[in-house]
Amino acid sequence: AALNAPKIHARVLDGPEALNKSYDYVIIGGGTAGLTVGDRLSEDGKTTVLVIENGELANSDEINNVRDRVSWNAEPWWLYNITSAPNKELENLESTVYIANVVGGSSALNGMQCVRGTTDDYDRWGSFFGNGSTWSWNGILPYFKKGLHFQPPSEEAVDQMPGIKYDEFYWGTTSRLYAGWPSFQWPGIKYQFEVFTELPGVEVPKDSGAGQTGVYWYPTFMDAEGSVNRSYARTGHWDNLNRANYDLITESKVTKIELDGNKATGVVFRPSEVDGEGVEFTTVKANKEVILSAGTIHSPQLLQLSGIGPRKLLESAGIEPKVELPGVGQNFHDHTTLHFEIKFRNYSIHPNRRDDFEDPDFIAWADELWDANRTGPWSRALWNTGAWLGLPVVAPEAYESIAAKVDAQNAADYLPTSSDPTVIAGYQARLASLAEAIRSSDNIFYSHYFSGDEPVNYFTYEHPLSLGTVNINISAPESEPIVDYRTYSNPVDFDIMLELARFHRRINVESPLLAQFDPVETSPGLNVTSREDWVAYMRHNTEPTAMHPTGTCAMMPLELGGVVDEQLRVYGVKGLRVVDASVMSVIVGVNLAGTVFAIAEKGADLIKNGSE
Ligand SMILES: Cc1cc2nc3c(=O)[nH]c(=O)nc-3n(C[C@H](O)[C@H](O)[C@H](O)COP(=O)(O)OP(=O)(O)OC[C@H]3O[C@@H](n4cnc5c(N)ncnc54)[C@H](O)[C@@H]3O)c2cc1C
Repeated sequence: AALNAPKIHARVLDGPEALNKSYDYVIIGGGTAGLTVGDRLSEDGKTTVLVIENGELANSDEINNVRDRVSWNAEPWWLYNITSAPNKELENLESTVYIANVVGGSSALNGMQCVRGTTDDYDRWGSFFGNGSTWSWNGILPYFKKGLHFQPPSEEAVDQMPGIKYDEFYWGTTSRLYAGWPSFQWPGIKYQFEVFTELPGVEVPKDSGAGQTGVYWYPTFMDAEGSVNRSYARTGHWDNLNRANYDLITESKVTKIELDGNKATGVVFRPSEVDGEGVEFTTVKANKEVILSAGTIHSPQLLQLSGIGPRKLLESAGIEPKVELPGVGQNFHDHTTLHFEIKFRNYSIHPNRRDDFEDPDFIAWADELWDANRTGPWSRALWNTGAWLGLPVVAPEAYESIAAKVDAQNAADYLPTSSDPTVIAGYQARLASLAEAIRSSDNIFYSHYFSGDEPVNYFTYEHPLSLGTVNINISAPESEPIVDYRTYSNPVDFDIMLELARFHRRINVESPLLAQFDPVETSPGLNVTSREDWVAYMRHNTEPTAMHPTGTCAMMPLELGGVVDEQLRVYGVKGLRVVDASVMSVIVGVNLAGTVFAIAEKGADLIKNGSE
């Protein structure tokens, strides 16, 4: 209960009547990026900022605690209720779209894994603009440092586990958002570590944040030296800020961005949970800019609702097109995962994950450590070690022919038929870049977290080629948008997934180092070997999302279907930027939150330094 004690913070408004007449900046969405930008823009104590958030301000240990934690299923209303469109290549699978509806956004519910993409991931974003772009590894590294306060592992933690390497050069110490290390690790992780580091071409980078592929430990979004709780957008960028110029209104849904000609002047919102007649709409003015940080699913929806998007789509929904911008809601992608179940029939290393639930002595010991000084097993979130590998390592025989196939592709063949020529051109440019990525060991295609005993029951494909869409529902534009993953719509994704799956089996089932544990593959099972059988398996066992949606307001040149420029300004509109996960033109090969915080830090600087 002590954890829930009220905190000092910026003003939370009781309702629209408490609003100022206008604000310098109005931010749509109090999530991962929105609160980060809000904090930075208001830190001078003068600039007025309003954040409008659809979700509630939740004071809950379900969010704060780190123990074994992902909080997404704690309270159903912390997630939006969205199911994807039927996925054609996945036997019409409709899947849950996991995104958060709470102050702090997805950083409040996520798995707290604090990872960073490779140098190529960030250089790629700038490459679409030509030389000199500041969207590069060197251009974003300062914002990773600014955005994360590193808390190094204790000496005991390092001694416990061979292979922990870190280099403080890659981190900062000023942010109130923490990247910490738990004081406990499962001992069995060292076998998984070894199996992967034995592979030719696999290295342990000098730091998890050094922008390299390999096998490594990485921090957790937690304040390991303080509360030993989750550290997220709310704790890092809102709690304990006593600023009269930083307002937050919760349980309020933005329905539209107001335009005067081509200038964004403010936003319209209403209470979240109310539908139908009698709803009170409120308009709030932005003196300087409106910042859209509603996330990958809702940022494009809000642009489209405001008349900014693909003309035909808007017209068919009865929305007057104000700024024709064909890329809005296109270029949607996520990491995909393949279910893969391996059991160890002879595993006697303790403690392990199961003891968490089954061994009363272990639980009593863990409780004792936690109660005494918040150390031990309960200080550990879900996963903090993994393999992050490129295709030349995973598929040395096959990667070149796969890359050549991508080189030969005609982008239009794999997009919805209605796609605008600029969107098609953008996809062609992405495919060329990804073909290079396939050939390079510096790009992550396969990732797998280490559990400390039996392998986690899936692996992740980190750079899928297929693109989907997030478009308004033309028969009910203000209801949730149509989220269409279009998984495997580019058939080369089957080729790549096949290589990843074969590799996963080779390492986790057939590796001599693991023979002592007597592994057995229960799904798909060793009878699945031919391409045909694998593809059939994939069609039934692929998850189109790793909860990392991105790309729908891509930062790309306009002629490549871009939505925002390098200043994150929406093309054709003055006073409107997008700052959130949706601006990634190509997803990074790791979980997104660390990168979203860095984008938000850089975005805040761009806004401060370059208002129109
Ligand atoms: C369950 C889960 C687990 C994950 N695990 C990890 C992990 O371990 N490590 C990692 O790095 N990444 C992880 N991620 C991904 C990462 O957390 C997200 O990519 C990132 O937080 C997205 O940030 P964002 O600012 O783009 O959006 P969000 O943080 O989702 O913020 C968007 C905000 O806008 C609000 N909003 C939307 N529409 C409106 C509207 N109309 N009016 C007002 N407000 C609105 C939303 O309620 C939300 O609060 C996970 C994600 C999820 C969902």
